[in-house]
Amino acid sequence: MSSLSIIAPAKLNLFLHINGRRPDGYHELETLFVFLNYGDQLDFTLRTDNQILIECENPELTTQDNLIFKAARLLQNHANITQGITIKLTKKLPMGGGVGGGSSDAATTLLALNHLWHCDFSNEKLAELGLQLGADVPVFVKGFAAIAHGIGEQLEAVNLAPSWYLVVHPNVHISTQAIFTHPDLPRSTPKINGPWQEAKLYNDCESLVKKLSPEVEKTLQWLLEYAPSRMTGTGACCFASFAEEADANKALNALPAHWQGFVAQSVNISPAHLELNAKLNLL
Ligand SMILES: C[C@@](CO)(OP(=O)(O)O)[C@H](O)COP(=O)(O)OP(=O)(O)OC[C@H]1O[C@@H](n2ccc(N)nc2=O)[C@H](O)[C@@H]1O
Ligand SMILES: Nc1ncnc2c1ncn2[C@@H]1O[C@H](COP(=O)(O)OP(=O)(O)O)[C@@H](O)[C@H]1O
Repeated sequence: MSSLSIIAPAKLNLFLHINGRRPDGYHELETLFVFLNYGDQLDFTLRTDNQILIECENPELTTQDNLIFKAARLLQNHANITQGITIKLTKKLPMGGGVGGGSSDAATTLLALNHLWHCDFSNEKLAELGLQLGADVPVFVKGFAAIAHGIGEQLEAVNLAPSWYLVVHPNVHISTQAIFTHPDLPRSTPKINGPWQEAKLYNDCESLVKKLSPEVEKTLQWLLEYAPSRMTGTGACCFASFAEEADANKALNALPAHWQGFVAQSVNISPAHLELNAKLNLL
């Protein structure tokens, strides 16, 4: 196999509780991750030299700062690989929007290159490597919907009924770091005691982000007219959940022109894993 095309799906944090702060500044979380069947597209083609090249319409994403580059370099060094790779990125996910695009791109890169370069590392090992790139990378590498503990890397699988989501990106950028270092962020939500389905669920970042960004507040107010809604991660994207695809699309069609949105279904298994397995079984 010399080439492979794999999706890098979005995630939503259906709830996000912050339980504390570690001495290194990272936060102890409890969060429910679910994948969406919508994401970036990554096309991998093996090279005979050892270069790692990224092609993308957005020149900002072709540099060595891209998590895709960092993931490829990390694996190449870790497994002493002499081959290189050209990766074409078709960016569909809003950047810095709380849907995990960068982390998902990095995870899909680790999963695809593990096969193309014949590294044969377990997903456990890839997740361990991925954690060096970001707290959100392991869940995409493991590829199952989960409640995460710790800083987001300890995963407890869950099985959720599928739902349709309208995800809206208000045209504002919220920096994850700015939220996690803000003095007004609530950091002492108690750990859930008992079944999570019976707990009061929310996103601890939401009220702070709404205060800092009135556009996020307006987005949530608008979505709440249609369905139960919440912010994902540290924002700025917000989502509304629907039982029927048609209702989600109806709301999407009414979306004010200054916001962007997409409709997607939630899935318990990452579409990246489903695609990879389907392609490998074909060979
Ligand atoms: C908040 C979450 C929830 O899923 O998502 P996003 O809103 O970014 O998508 C994640 O935990 C983000 O994961 P990720 O974006 O990979 O985080 P990193 O690159 O490791 O860290 C970005 C910044 O957030 C802080 N951070 C991250 C995770 C965490 N548990 N505690 C933190 O304090 C880090 O200190 C860093 O300043
Ligand atoms: N492949 C990538 N896709 C998107 N952003 C990336 C990527 N690689 C690095 N980044 C950087 O990471 C930041 C956060 O990206 P992203 O994962 O989209 O946000 P979030 O975790 O909030 O969903 C971006 O603002 C960008 O500077």
